[in-house]
Amino acid sequence: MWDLPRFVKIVEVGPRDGLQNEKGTVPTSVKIELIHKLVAAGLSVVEATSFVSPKWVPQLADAKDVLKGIQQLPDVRYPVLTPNLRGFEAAVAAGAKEIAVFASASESFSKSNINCTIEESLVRYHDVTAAAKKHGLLIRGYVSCVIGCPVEGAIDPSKVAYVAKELYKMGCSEISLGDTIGVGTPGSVVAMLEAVMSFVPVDKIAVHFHDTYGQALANILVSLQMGISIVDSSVSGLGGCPYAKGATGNVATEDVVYMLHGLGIETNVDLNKLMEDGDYISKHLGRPLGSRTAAALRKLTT
Ligand SMILES: CC(C)(COP(=O)([O-])OP(=O)([O-])OC[C@H]1O[C@@H](n2cnc3c(N)ncnc32)[C@H](O)[C@@H]1OP(=O)([O-])[O-])[C@@H](O)C(=O)NCCC(=O)NCCSC(=O)C[C@@](C)(O)CC(=O)[O-]
Repeated sequence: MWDLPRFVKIVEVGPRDGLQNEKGTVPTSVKIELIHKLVAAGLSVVEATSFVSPKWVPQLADAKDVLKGIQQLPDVRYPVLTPNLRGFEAAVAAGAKEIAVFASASESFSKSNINCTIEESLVRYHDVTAAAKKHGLLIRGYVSCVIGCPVEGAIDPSKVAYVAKELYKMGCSEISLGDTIGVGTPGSVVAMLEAVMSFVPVDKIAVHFHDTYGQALANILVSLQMGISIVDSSVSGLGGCPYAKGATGNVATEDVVYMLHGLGIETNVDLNKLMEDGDYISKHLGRPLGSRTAAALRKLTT
């Protein structure tokens, strides 16, 4: 049929991207249990939390306790977001072995999300990534607003390619391209990926789709067709960015796994266990399942 990868690495971002936007307090113990359960379902990369300012993201103010509280397995990665050296140092002190820096392809979003211009953020990340390399830590890089920005509208692919290239040059081993507000369609995603792939090897690129317009799975499929084999997603479709009004959660991990397994692509993820994780966090948050796959399969079994 198509030339698709045989294995896709899923980067589970629910405990960070998913929970950062929650209004009510999610107990630290629930976050820790969720991370353990996601790993038990077979996920080998689980983004654990963010060492950001608690004034900006109060929900993740317990970052240190979450990271110290989880039992880190040797073959599992637990990246944490670090916006500056202060966050980096706190993350290292709490036991981080992988950090993530996050820049934007949109000036307006950069300002509203991390309170600086794109260039200022790159200077800042230069210091953070240099410190990370000194400590022998893995580094993930994010580019946000790769298709559109809530303020500026459509974003030119060349801007995304520029930021991705800079992060790659700094030593990021994976560059995650975030459609923060979920406006992408397969055509705009292909154009953006083509631009980035001129500077970053395809096996270092991850895609990160929010499902605001119901386009995420179609966007993932065209990304796979272009050779991408790393996909970010969030259990039960948790999430939304506090600085991107109206954006919904990430594509649900259960839906991604269902599609990949249907295509004969391996993930090492146990869909049944993953659905139990979705039940667990959805019950805690008091909301219905955010995965279409989990909702459909649950109906068949009840
Ligand atoms: C970058 C800053 C800190 C700049 O924030 P600022 O206000 O410009 O910086 P500041 O240096 O003036 O610090 C403000 C206060 O925060 C403290 N502070 C400063 N740094 C830290 C730190 N690391 N940890 C803890 N505290 C910190 C600092 O000490 C000070 O406290 P005060 O003196 O007022 O009491 C802020 O804008 C921030 O934390 N932003 C993070 C926003 C965020 O996490 N957004 C969501 C993640 S990005 C995302 O979701 C997109 C992504 C990745 O998922 C991909 C996609 O979907 O596209």
